[in-house]
Amino acid sequence: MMSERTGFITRVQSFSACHRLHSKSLSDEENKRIFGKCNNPNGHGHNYTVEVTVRGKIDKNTGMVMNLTDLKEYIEEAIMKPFDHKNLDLDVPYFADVVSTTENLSVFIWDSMVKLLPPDSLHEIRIYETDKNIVVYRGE
Ligand SMILES: Nc1nc2c(c(=O)[nH]1)N=C([C@H](O)[C@H](O)COP(=O)(O)OP(=O)(O)OP(=O)(O)O)CN2
Ligand SMILES: [Zn+2]
Repeated sequence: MMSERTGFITRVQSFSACHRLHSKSLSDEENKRIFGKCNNPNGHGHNYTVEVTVRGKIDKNTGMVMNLTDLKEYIEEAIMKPFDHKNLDLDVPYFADVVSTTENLSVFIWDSMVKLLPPDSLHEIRIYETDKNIVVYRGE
């Protein structure tokens, strides 16, 4: 009997949000020096694209690692509802004291998704903040 193979599935979801790179633990001068134009009090926006990748056995009966429709619902819950068309720094309590970098966003999304997915199945969160700025987080 052939053992079940292991596969990786990814669901891609885009959302729009604005933010400002600012750290309460730094002075105004340090914030300006470190974050530059991204520290502008007016804030700025991104059309983020998030790729959520799940790893698991390909079920011999369903042929699925998991139903992508379920993954879509989890992403709606963990990403779209809290972030889409929001100000990350003002509308998301987590970012009241955490700088809304894409690295920190990837950690937050990981921690939210891991609660919704089967144990040990979340493989990677990949976020495109711009076409050129990409962050990957794998739970380390
Ligand atoms: N390590 C990180 N560095 C930066 C982040 C981040 O999340 N992690 N974010 C930003 C800003 O949010 C900014 O909006 C993106 O910076 P930038 O590269 O300047 O983007 P632009 O599209 O304006 O410029 P390009 O030259 O076209 O990339 C900054 N740093
Ligand atoms: Zn930005």
